[in-house]
Amino acid sequence: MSCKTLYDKLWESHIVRQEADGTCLIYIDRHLVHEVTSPQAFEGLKLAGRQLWRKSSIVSTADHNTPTNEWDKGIQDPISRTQVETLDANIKEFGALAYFPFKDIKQGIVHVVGPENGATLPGMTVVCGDSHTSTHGAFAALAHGIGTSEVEHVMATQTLVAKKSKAMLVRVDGVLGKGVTAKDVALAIIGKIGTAGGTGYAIEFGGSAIRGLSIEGRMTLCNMAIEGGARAGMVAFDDKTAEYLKGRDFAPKGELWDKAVAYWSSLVSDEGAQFDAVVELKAEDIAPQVTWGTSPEQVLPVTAVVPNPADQADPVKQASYTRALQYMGLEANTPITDIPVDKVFIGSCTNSRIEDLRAAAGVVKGKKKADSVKLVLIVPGSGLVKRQAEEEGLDKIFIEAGFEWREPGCSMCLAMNADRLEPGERCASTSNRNFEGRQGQGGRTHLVSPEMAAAAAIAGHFVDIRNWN
Ligand SMILES: CC(C)[C@H](C(=O)O)[C@@H](O)C(=O)O
Ligand code: SF4
Repeated sequence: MSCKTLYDKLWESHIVRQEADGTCLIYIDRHLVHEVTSPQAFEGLKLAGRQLWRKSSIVSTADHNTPTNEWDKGIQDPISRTQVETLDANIKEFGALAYFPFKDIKQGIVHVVGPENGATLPGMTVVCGDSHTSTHGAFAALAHGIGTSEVEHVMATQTLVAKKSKAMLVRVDGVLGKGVTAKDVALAIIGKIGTAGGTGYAIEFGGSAIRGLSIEGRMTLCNMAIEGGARAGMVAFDDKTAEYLKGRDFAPKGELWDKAVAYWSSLVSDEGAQFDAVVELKAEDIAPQVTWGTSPEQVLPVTAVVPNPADQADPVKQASYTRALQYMGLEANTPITDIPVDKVFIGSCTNSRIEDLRAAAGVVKGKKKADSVKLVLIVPGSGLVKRQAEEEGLDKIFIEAGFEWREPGCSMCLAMNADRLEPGERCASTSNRNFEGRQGQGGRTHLVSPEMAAAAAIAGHFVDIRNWN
């Protein structure tokens, strides 16, 4: 019997048809739908007079365009309001397994909502018209983003036309140091392989440090697989996966649960399975990370200084470093810990789960926001995360520190709602993208972990969280 990778197993169990050139028709188990990439797809169905092939595959919520405060005022921006209302109308017309509309207690970022309701399960193929669908790979699922025309294709046929990617193993062995999180692992990996390093691959994250991560941490890691250029990220099934899922709304129950766990236990790469590429990192070598530029690969340990473009031998890299420093308003050789921040954002599908909020609150407890920091937004990933945090009193810790405790949504991760940076403002952000203008035109984003963001809010500049007390 040949040895298979987890990716082989997930892929092969979903092939409906395979062409001679390797192109496959893949069966899709779970289709997550948000307001941004679904309107044209629903429109296409309407024009063709089609129904959803399997409406019980659809789990939907509004996230990108929903405001995070003053919910009683509804959605002020007319374009955002139309998008959200269009999703309401489409779900009403076509149906879904579950829909969590604006203001529902279960509303939130689709990549937080799916797992927390047990709608993402091991062995599934999971798609969404959203690049960060890779998040769901944390459950030993094959999960990735698709384009709007593919959204319509999946709605109409429950299948996707796709070619298998190559398989990459990113192995992180050892024990992460104090203050070093899954976010730092993700950034360190991207720093090593680059934003194109994973192009053409599906990445499996393995090794003892990955096994040691919580499910939330694994989601953070898989979430950023796409920023490393990969099609998907995934982590093998283990006891933690089962423990996280047990009892969740859409997870199997009773006898079905036992059967499911028996099958899920096979969702690991066989010993001796061959990968097309292997990348290795040592957990002990990873320090808290901070991006200094306008791409997630432009990242350094917090102990470093801002790089000097003149030190780059490659002229293309030199030019991109120069441009990044100019946009970011940074001088070469500035210690990262000397960089002041204007705003702090703790949220997004990368870092807005309960564990992230607990970690941030642990740093903040009893302390106050620096006067120089204009705004600190704490945005839970879903209504359920918000409620849980409030039950634990985390909201009070943040409010007492002078932070703003908001309603769930994508918020300042991208400038599609009212939360955004003004030109020139610098932000410590727990999100996943630091492109020019990502958080608002002219805004400057530094990607960090929740702990590092919280500490920057208190200190007014980046600090090495390992020295925090
Ligand atoms: C709006 C959506 C299509 C987009 C994505 O695909 O990722 C967004 O979620 C993002 O993070 O940039
Ligand atoms: S939180 Fe950010 S990265 Fe995640 S889906 Fe929303 S906009 Fe995209």
